Amino acid sequence: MRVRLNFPGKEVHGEISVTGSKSESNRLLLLKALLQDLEIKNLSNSDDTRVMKAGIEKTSGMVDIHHAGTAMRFLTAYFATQPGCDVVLTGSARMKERPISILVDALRALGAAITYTEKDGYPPLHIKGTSIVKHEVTLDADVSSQYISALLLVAPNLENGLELTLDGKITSLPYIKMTLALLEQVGVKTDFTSNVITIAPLKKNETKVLTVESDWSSASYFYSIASVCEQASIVISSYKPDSLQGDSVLQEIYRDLGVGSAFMEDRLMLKRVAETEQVSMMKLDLANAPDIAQTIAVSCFANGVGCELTGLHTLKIKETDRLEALKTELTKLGASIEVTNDTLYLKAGGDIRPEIAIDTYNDHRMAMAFAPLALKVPIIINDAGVVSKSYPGFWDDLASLGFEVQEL
Ligand SMILES: O=C(O)C1=C[C@@H](OP(=O)(O)O)[C@@H](O)[C@H](O)C1
Ligand SMILES: C=C(OP(=O)(O)O)C(=O)O
Repeated sequence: MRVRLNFPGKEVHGEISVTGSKSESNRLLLLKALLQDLEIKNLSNSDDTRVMKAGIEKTSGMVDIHHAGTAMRFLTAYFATQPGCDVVLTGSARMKERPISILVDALRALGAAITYTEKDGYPPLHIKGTSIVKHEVTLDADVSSQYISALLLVAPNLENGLELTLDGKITSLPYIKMTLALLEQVGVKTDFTSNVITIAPLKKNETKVLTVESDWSSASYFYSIASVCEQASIVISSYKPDSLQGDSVLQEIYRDLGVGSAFMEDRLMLKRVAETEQVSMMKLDLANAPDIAQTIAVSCFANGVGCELTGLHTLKIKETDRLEALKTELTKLGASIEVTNDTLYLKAGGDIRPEIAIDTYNDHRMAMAFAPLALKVPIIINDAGVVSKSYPGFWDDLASLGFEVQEL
């Protein structure tokens, strides 16, 4: 699907109900499989959660999780620690390029039986589930927090729990904290002191009902829209001020681009008025919130604001090399942009070329991050269906805000 986006009006007003966080959903699905008595409300309707749900029900044969990083990492740990499971866990062509040896090495050190069926260090994996009795392991923490969350999530089910030592600078830390918070919510004892995380085994748990908060990474596109439009009021739900999601830092970040946030119970009002000042340069370290880097870079470009984004080293191993993809597509639109392995620098100002076709590289966030530019110029998004990885209803929601979304 290829779409042309245009915005005929001058103001954006509307109300959107955003699907559940895919990060919280995929963690809770794993905990439900391990601990049984768990009812999950507001589960994400994303492809990534769909494949996680289908995958976790399997005990043998091929399990294909397509593009879902969390499902790949979480299910690796799950199958490896379930005696009797014998599966080949695979994914999309891109998933076969996303490294997994840090997690596999840690699981093997604990006694797991995992082999690579194609290239060493990358999916697919042949996993034979075993009972794990060892409980101490060390792993590198600077490549992906998902390896750590995967181990933490299965830890209460291990004979002796887990003591995990994290080596190096911890990346995407809020996602580790989210994992620990959800473990605590289902009754697991956890401790995170200095660089050591300890998880106690859980033998018995009570029935719990947990409600997934809506996805903050998805909220970023509405923050971006509000920042680009000089008169905007967009209400998004269901959110809470004490979020487990690190991307809730959007509330602070977008204040500098003129967007105010106010809670009305579980609804969040994003407001922008023309008189609100915007900074001329955004300097941000996004090591704790990598998924909103694309949104912020495009917001800055659309607003003529410069930016210097650091802490982006994980972007190269996500759905695509997001730094190269941003550079290529923003350059097509007329931006002056430089990237390194972990930084992005965008020069302030400049015109935006109309009717440019944006390539999305199988990356949902490329499609959604560029969409707000339609408030400035008509824009074409190639392979627009990619949004279903995290936000299947995105184009319908955009249309409900007054965007013309025309299928070409
Ligand atoms: O644990 C999670 O739910 C996630 C962790 C982050 O990945 P990294 O830890 O690989 O940066 C994030 O980018 C991803 O979208 C979701
Ligand atoms: C990086 C992402 O997902 P994952 O790593 O889980 O595929 C994302 O949703 O931006």
